Amino acid sequence: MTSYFLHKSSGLFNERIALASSKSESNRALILNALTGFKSELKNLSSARDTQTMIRLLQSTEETADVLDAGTTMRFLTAFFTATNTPKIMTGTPRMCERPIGILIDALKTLGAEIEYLEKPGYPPHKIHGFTDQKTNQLEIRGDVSSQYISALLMIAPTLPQGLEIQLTGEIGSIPYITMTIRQMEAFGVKVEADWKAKTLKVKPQTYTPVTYQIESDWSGASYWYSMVALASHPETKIELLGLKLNSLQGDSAIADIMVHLGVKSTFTKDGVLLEKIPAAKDFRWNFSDCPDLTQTVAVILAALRIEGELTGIESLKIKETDRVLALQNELKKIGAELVEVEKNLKYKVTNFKAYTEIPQIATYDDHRMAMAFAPLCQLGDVIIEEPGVVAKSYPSFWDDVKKITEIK
Ligand SMILES: O=C(O)C1=C[C@@H](OP(=O)(O)O)[C@@H](O)[C@H](O)C1
Ligand SMILES: C=C(OP(=O)(O)O)C(=O)O
Repeated sequence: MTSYFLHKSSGLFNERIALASSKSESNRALILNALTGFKSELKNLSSARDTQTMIRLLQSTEETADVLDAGTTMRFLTAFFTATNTPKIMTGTPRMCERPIGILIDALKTLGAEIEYLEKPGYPPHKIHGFTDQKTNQLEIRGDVSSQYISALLMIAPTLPQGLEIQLTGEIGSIPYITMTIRQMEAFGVKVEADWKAKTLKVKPQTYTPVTYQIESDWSGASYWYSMVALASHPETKIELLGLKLNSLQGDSAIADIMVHLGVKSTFTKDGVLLEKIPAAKDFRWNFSDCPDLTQTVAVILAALRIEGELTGIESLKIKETDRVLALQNELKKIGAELVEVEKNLKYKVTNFKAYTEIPQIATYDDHRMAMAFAPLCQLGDVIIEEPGVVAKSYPSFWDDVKKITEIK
């Protein structure tokens, strides 16, 4: 096993960080570009492995597409290869084959596609045989499992001969990711009629227009720098994060609002956003349904600053790169904190703070966000992060950036 030893940071830094660009925006732009016949110009595509995998698989003529551990790549490509009637075997890491895809595949089959599960029904690997005749343009989709199924269907919708009308049912999680999809589709010249009250999404048959499209820096990756500033000991500490916009497509820009309560002020500059320390609140509650990927960052900040916090809207965390609820429960204990389930699946608390003496050695569960969320503990003391290479999924240069503010061995 490899691990990194992060030495305690001095707590005083004034850095400019060029973040990785958003893998969510990149992976949508890549699908939309493919649907323009690869005629668009995409600027600032992410170096994230999830995006590099998408690029590779869109170019590949091989029979099998292995998405590794990239959720969007799996879901978006499954819809894309179906809509373009491209026979493919879709597979991924063992964990990817435990992440459900049945809702998307049922929807594609209802539209008329022929898709076969190769192992366990409802999960990858699966084989897309083809799609010739659209049987219907009406779909009913649950909104409470993953928004990625909905984004995947929306992006192919204008290319379907009859278009598509989606009726969403139940609670809808990760809504900003659906609106990100809609706004990017609009940038490629296509209209979506969204009625959030009626929970309907309607797309008529339309043609995508090739465009020049600029991808923004990654707000999810920005969250770890908010955490570094929040936990830093010196009041003059500052970080400027480059390439972020106030008017972002990314729901994870909510980190700027969240951190007003947890000790960081954001000021937009001509190049990005400047983070500075301010006093933190004594308690905290937040619903993460719109920004599930921020949960780990915030849970670690609460534990590190000993702020009692109530977290809701985190149901989807159990089916991500790992069961993130369980992973947090295990690892927060190493810094004398607990993540307690107070209402089954609905409400959690970061609480029961105790002193700890050992240098925390954090397991990362093949989950980039476990490594990056716990790294800011270097502001409190030494910390060991196991399997640090996991960050490559979304932010390959993360450790190079961390080296600007602390020593890593
Ligand atoms: O569409 C996207 O780009 C994403 C949607 C979210 O997933 P869910 O919709 O499954 O919550 C998020 O967690 C993931 O990192 C990226
Ligand atoms: C959940 C994530 O990604 P995906 O679902 O695309 O694998 C993530 O990046 O935190």
